[in-house]
Amino acid sequence: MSKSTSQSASDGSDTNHITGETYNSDPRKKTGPECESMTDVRYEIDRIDRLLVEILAERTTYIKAASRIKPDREMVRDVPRIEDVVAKVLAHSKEHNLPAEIADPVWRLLIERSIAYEYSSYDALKDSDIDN
Ligand SMILES: C=C(O[C@@H]1C=C(C(=O)O)C=C[C@H]1O)C(=O)O
Repeated sequence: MSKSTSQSASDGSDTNHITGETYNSDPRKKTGPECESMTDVRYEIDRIDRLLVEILAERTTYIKAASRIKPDREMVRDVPRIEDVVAKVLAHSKEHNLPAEIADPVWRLLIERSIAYEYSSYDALKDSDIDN
């Protein structure tokens, strides 16, 4: 069990006290079982999607950092690390009742798109290093 790094502020935002990153969230009106209409459901899904965008944007800043830090282009795709990430995500998903049939393909696609972004970012950085 890991210690939470989030604190809820009175404005409804969650601030990570280590990174200072703030995710803005509208208040949750209803849990899944409390929803009675598709308006209820879609309000919550749209709210969650905005949070996911903010979290994925932060994740992607670390992909960019990896492209700056890795010394060789061959290191961009790291297969053992990919399997480590997926195994950790699946274990966490189980604890939170996120079905593996969602988590496994979503993370594998996320990682593949992250690797493609890391290659472009790596190439752009190395190109900008070349003295012409
Ligand atoms: C960020 C990294 O680069 C790649 C991206 C990964 C990811 O999106 O989680 C995992 C493995 C790497 O191939 C890394 O090596 O950790």
